This record gives sequence, C-alpha cells and structure tokens, in this order.
Amino acid sequence: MTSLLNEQQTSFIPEEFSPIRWSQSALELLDQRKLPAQTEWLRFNTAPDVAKAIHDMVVRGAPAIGITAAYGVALSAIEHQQALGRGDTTAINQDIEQLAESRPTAINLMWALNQMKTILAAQPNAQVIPTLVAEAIKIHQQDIEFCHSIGRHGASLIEPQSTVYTHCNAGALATGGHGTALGVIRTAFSQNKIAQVFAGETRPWLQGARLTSWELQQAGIPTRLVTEGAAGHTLKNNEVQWVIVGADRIAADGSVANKVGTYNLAILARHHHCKVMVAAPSSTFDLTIHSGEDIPIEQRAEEEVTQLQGIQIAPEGISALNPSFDVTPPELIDAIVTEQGIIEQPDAEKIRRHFQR
Ligand SMILES: CSC[C@@H](O)[C@@H](O)C(=O)COP(=O)(O)O
Repeated sequence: MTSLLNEQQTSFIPEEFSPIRWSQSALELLDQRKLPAQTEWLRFNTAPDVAKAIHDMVVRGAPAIGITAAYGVALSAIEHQQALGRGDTTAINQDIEQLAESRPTAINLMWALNQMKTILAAQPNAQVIPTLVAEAIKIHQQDIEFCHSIGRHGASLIEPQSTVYTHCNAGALATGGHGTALGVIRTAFSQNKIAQVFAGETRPWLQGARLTSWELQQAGIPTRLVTEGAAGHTLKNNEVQWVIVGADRIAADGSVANKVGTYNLAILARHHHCKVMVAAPSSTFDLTIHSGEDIPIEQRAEEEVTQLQGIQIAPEGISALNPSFDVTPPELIDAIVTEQGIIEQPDAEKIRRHFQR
C-alpha cells in the first residue's frame, strides 16, 4: 500500500524529544493521559482513530494537535489509496472533516488541515500520497524549529535571576518538541536567567501537575507546583517577573484563547505588576477573527469536573460547567512572541505589521 513512499517518508523520529513519531508509515503518539506514571506509545493507522485520540486527549496542545492531524490526513490517503487512484477523494475529505471536529478552539488544527487539503485538491490521485506524508513531516519539523526561535525571542525579554509562572502545558509535549512557553523557559534557563518556575496544576486535566512539572523536572529547572487557587497568593508573595503561557488561538486584535485560567492569571498579574508573555507560532493566529468574542470555546464533558481521574468527587447529579479555554484581552498582555519576533503591547495594527514583514 505504501510502496509509493521513499525511505525518508516512511519514518520521522525527531532527534530531540517529541510526543509524536511517524514510524514505518504509521503514527505513534505518547499517551499523555498516562503521564507521568506511565510512558506508553500508541500506534495509529487510520484518521478516525487519530481524531478520537485528539478528542480524548492522548495528544493535546495546539501545535501538537495540528501536527497529529496532518499525519492523520496522510494515513487517510494511504488507507484510501485505491479510491484516490480513481480520483475519488470523498473518504479522505470525510476524514478531514472528522479531524477538524476533534477539538474546536485550537486553530493550528484547522491550519494544518488546510495545508493538507490544498495539496490534495491540487493533485487528487495516488501520486499525492508521498507529497502529503512529506508535508506532515515538514509541519512537524518546522514546528520544532519555530519553538526554538520562539524560545530565543522570548528569552531575550527575561532578566537574569527571574521567577516565572506558567499555566497548563505549553512544552515539548504540546508541540513538535521543545515547547512554546516552556521553550522560552528552557532557553532562558540555558542562559542562566531562570531562578524559579511556578507551575499551576491546571484542573481538570492537570496538565501543569502531570506534564509541565515532569518536563521541567527532567530539564533540571527548579519548579514548584501550585494549585490554581494559590495563584494570587503566589504572585503577591513572590517576586514573579513573568507569567508565560501558550495559546490555542489568537484573534486579529491580539485576544488570546488559552487554557481556562489564563484570563484569571492575567488579571492577577496586572494587579501584582507582573508581565504576561504569550508564546505561540504564527499558525496559532486566526486573522479572520477580529476579536476574542468570536473565538469558539470548547465545552468538555461535565464528568471531567465532577470526577477526578475517573473517581466521583462531587455529589451524583450535580451539574458542572467545563469550558476548556478562556480569552484574555490584549490589554492584559505585555508581549506575544512568535517565531518571527516579538509583538509588545499587542494590538490589531502591530499584529498586522508583524505578519507583513
Ligand atoms: C503550545 S500549547 C498551547 C496551548 O494549546 C496550551 O497552552 C493549552 O491550553 C493546551 O490545552 P489542552 O486542553 O491541554 O490541549
């Protein structure tokens, strides 16, 4: 089935740590639901299984979801090679739809799917398969490079001996590798600029407690985990110079959708004279959306709030609200850092100019 692929296209396993691997024409994902207790890789051969893995949080984090979806399209083309040979792309387009619906807020997902769709539309025959695989690998490889650039730009804003606070996980696990917010922290740490990181635990999926603490511990970066409720106390009683977070979607006016709780932190940061940095690749910008109000916010199952890792903690029958993201307005953000540079005090005009260069 995959004889069209050359050796370079059958596998891409990045040299540095990545939660995503393309291995012998199949997709492998590190199951992030099991971390840090277990390191288990799952193997995928079909796009619907990949869409389910994205929805179920096997893989999460906006750039990582985009990369995964791109490989999902490559898998779909491989599976439907015969139909593709007849110029029939119906099944692949249905798979793309399903991948697009797996998580609604992270625009990187739609961005990656659009890249793949354009290639498929230009060459709707079996010869497109190697091009699709090569594109997914390119998106993966490029994301790692972009994270290193984001790291360098973001670190240039950080003074030596800084204490920073991060939320959720915008690390290697949430990207192709290295991370966006954690990319900045990793790079700044390598320049001896980071004295201490506070990581918010991030209910209900505990990305801060399970993933960020794990990544930072492995990198040898001094980290203290704090509960969400302790954020105000922590910013009040410690000299924290920067809150550094990632993003799932950034509107044309600089409004940032990111893990729910980011907005709270930005308000607290302003009160405590602490700056807020958002680190994200340009694929996180949705310039078709003019303001944060238009960003779709994913609502997840109530059980994620009423239960803790499968154990009921709230009374049976209680109703819960579970928005997965919130929107921070640009006036609470001091800098947005992309692979292309820094947008200080972001607004629509500065964002427009950033991408015109
Ligand atoms: C580089 S990851 C940026 C964001 O995707 C991240 O901060 C975040 O909110 C992740 O949410 P998640 O629900 O874990 O996918």
